[in-house]
Amino acid sequence: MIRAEHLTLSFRDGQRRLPVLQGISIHIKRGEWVALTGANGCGKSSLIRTFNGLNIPTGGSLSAAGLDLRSPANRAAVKRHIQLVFQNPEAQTVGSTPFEDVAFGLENRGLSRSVMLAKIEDVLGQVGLAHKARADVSTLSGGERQRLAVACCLALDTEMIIFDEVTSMLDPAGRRDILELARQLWAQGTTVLWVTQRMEELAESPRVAVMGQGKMLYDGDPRTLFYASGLPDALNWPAAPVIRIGQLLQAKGWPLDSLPLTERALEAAL
Ligand SMILES: Nc1ncnc2c1ncn2[C@@H]1O[C@H](COP(=O)(O)OP(=O)(O)OP(=O)(O)O)[C@@H](O)[C@H]1O
Repeated sequence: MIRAEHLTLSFRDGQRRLPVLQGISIHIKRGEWVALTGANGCGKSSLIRTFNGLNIPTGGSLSAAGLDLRSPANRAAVKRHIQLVFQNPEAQTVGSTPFEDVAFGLENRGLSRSVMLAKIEDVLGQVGLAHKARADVSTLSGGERQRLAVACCLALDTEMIIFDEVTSMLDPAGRRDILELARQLWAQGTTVLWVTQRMEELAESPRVAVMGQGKMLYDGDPRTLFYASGLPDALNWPAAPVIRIGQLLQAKGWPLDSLPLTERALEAAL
C-alpha cells in the first residue's frame, strides 16, 4: 500500500532549506495496522501528508496505492485511496450536517439519488451517527466529528485511513469509540496507519514505527521495542503501567515472548 525508499523532504526556511524527512524507508502492506510515533516536531505529520500527496518529496521514491507520488497527477489521485482523519477534524467538515458532509464527497461520482441516499445512510450507521444525520455539525462533539470524517472515508471506499493523533483530545469513552471503530474497519480490510503518542496504543499495535528528527529509529513489533530495544529509555518515554509490571517480571526472569503488552494479557499472565 505504501512503499517509501530513502524518502527525503525539506521545506524552505528563508534562504535555507529545512530538512524534515531524512531518508525514510518503510513498506506498509495492504491490510496492515501500523502505529507511528515520535516526539513533537520529528516529522510524523510531514510524512503522512507526503503519503497523502499533500507534500512533494524532495528525494527518494514513494509509491502509495500503487501510484508513483513523484508525479503531480498521481499526488492528486492518491487522495481517493488514502485519507487522513485529524485530531481536530473541523477543517475537514464542508457540509452543515453530517448528511451533507458525506453527500459532498459523493457528488461527482455519478451515483443515482437512491444509491447515494442508501450509501450515506449506510456509512453514517457504520460510525454510529445515523441519528445525527440532520444535526448541525457545530453541535457534534470532537469524537463525533472524527467519526463523521471516517464516514466520509467509508463513502469513498478508501483503502487506507491515516488517523493523526485522533485520541489526543478525547475523553476515555471517546478514545475507546474511535479506536474500536478503527479496529472494526481494519478487521474488514482497511489499511490503518495510527499516529499516536500514547504508550498503551503503541503496545496494543501489531507493528510500531518510531521516528526521531526526520529518521526512522525503529520499525518492528512492540514487545521487542518495549522490552529489548532500549529505545524507550533512550527517548525518555514514560512507561505504561502494563509495561512497568512487565519489566518487573522480566527482571524476575520471565522470557521475552511471555511479557505482557495489554491489560488483558497481564491479567491472563497473573
Ligand atoms: N509547511 C511547512 N513549512 C515549513 N516547515 C514546516 C512545514 N510543515 C512542518 N514544518 C516543520 O517540519 C518539522 C516537522 O514537523 P511535523 O509537523 O511534521 O512534526 P510532527 O512530528 O508531526 O510534530 P507534532 O507531533 O508536534 O505534530 C517541524 O520543524 C515543523 O516546524
